[in-house]
Amino acid sequence: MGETFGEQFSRLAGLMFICGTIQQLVPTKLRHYVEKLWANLVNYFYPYVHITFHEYTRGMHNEAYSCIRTYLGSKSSKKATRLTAEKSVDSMSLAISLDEGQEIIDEFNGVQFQWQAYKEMIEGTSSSSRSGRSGASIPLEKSFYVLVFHKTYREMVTGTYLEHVMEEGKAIQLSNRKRKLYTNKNSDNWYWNGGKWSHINFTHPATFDTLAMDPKKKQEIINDLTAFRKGKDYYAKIGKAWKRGYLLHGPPGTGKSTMIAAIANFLEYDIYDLELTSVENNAELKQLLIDTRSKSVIVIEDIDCSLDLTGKRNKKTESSEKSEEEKDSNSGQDEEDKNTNKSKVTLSGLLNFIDGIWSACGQERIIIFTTNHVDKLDPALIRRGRMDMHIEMSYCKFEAFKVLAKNYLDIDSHHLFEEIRQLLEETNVSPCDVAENLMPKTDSSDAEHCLMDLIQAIKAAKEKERLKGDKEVKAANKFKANLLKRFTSIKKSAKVMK
Ligand SMILES: Nc1ncnc2c1ncn2[C@@H]1O[C@H](COP(=O)(O)OP(=O)(O)OP(=O)(O)O)[C@@H](O)[C@H]1O
Ligand SMILES: [Mg+2]
Repeated sequence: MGETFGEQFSRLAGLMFICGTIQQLVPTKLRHYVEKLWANLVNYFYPYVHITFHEYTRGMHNEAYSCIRTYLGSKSSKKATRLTAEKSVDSMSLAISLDEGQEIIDEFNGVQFQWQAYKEMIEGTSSSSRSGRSGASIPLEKSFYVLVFHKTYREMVTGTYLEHVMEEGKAIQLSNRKRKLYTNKNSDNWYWNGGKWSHINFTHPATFDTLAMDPKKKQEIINDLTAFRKGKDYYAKIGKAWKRGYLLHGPPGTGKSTMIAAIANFLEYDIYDLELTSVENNAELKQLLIDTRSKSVIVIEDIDCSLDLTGKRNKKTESSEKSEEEKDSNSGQDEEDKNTNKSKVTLSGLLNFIDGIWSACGQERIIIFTTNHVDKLDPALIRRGRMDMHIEMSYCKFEAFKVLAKNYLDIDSHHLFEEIRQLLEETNVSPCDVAENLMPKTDSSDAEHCLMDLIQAIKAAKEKERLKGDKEVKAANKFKANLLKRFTSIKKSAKVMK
């Protein structure tokens, strides 16, 4: 193709123009005959195929058009000489695209494909009644791309090339878009207020680099997420929905919420923060799930506090031989919940949310639960396959401290590090408390000041732990003494009775 292709194309276009002019001068019958002959001639000698992609088809926006536009934009910014640029509210960067009348050659698997951008004005009719000119003729802009290729590559185009263009265009669009943090609305507001979820732009700065935790554990999580992201074909092969569950557990302030932000930033996904307490029943839960998009992280924070799900499944199993899923439709239970005016989402409703048949509608999703009390959760909820990876976020140890020191003070080493290492080995302090102490309190605070503050804070926490321990030992001793006293008195009275 290349120059030869361009020359051939313009020669044929010239010929077509001359023939078109001749055709207008001859009678209709003869013209039809000439047209037919011409079409056959062109088919015989012209070996190229044209495919047109319109911006709108049957009044609807054509998704293929916008994917092609983005794809060609990324190619043409390096090759074409005339481009257009625009910025939408949903996009983080300027969208560059091929300007009208421009063409570029794209190479795929060693084959060249020509793309041309066109715009034309057509006459449309206004349906607006605001101006009182309903039905008036207005000029409309019609944009389209034409793909030109040699007919020998027809199969390649329909088989792999167009798929490649669509996928790459979509991927660029996704990485350029502003990501969103969604929260579920109360169902009373679903239908008059545009959808079931409200959203704001998601701009949390947390990344795995700034997350303080054991480096080995962190790498494991990164590897798991990377495998998941690339796993489309693998999940399809094993017949599993393309989703993965993570359970984050640990004491307050150990970075569970921060980890969620880091995961979403790493995968470039949106976040759906599901507030279970404002979901009225299992049916609503299902509808919320269906209304989420692919490439998203669905989060239920503090799952143990969200609903009374703990142990419910076990209790029910004892009281009846019905399966959990059957009990879900138990109207008696529903009635009871209605009376107590509580959310009727049940454990089985939640299990269906995670791995029921509906959960597979819309792929590439991560589901994350967080809790401070993993031992309180029903084993069914967190078994592998539902929550595939259990991640314990623990108190701050030296490796995690080093990450925080780098983040907050921009230092890799300091003579006080050794003392801090020893103190952290002996005391339980959350990364949140460590981070708080590493923040400079005044303009003149330097690294030394902050580290000294931290040492004082850890020592105070250590003393508190010791006092608490002493108090507990004292209470235990008192309890033991009381028990012994009672036992001796019982023994005495038994002797008297004898
Ligand atoms: N592992 C960590 N790495 C980096 N920063 C952390 C970490 N843990 C806590 N922080 C800091 O402490 C703050 C609180 O952490 P975060 O909200 O993630 O804790 P959490 O485990 O979700 O707590 P809770 O159980 O109370 O919800 C964060 O804003 C962050 O600045
Ligand atoms: Mg949290």
